[in-house]
Amino acid sequence: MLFKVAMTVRLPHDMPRAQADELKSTERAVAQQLQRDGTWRHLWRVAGRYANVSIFDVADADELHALLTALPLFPYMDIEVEALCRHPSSIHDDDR
Ligand SMILES: O=C(O)C[C@H]1C=CC(=O)O1
Repeated sequence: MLFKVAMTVRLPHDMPRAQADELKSTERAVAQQLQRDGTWRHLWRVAGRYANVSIFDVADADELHALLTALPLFPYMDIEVEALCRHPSSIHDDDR
């Protein structure tokens, strides 16, 4: 099942730089592993914002919830999720 996920990162302004850098580094490792696994299908930066739009390929909403809440930056992100289904005019057979 595909989901569009929009994440906006809101780190506290008073978070020490070292802590923020550590969180971002851990998040990057997790995100890249999930991409290698094929679970995090797309990861796009939203121009001009500390935000991304992503496509996840998971079994169901429960799996997505578990994955998102385990992200190191989860406590500092606003997340919006939308379920996707196949468009009848799509010519791609991998968009399911
Ligand atoms: O930078 C972000 O958009 C937040 C998060 C998502 C992937 C990652 O490495 O960090």
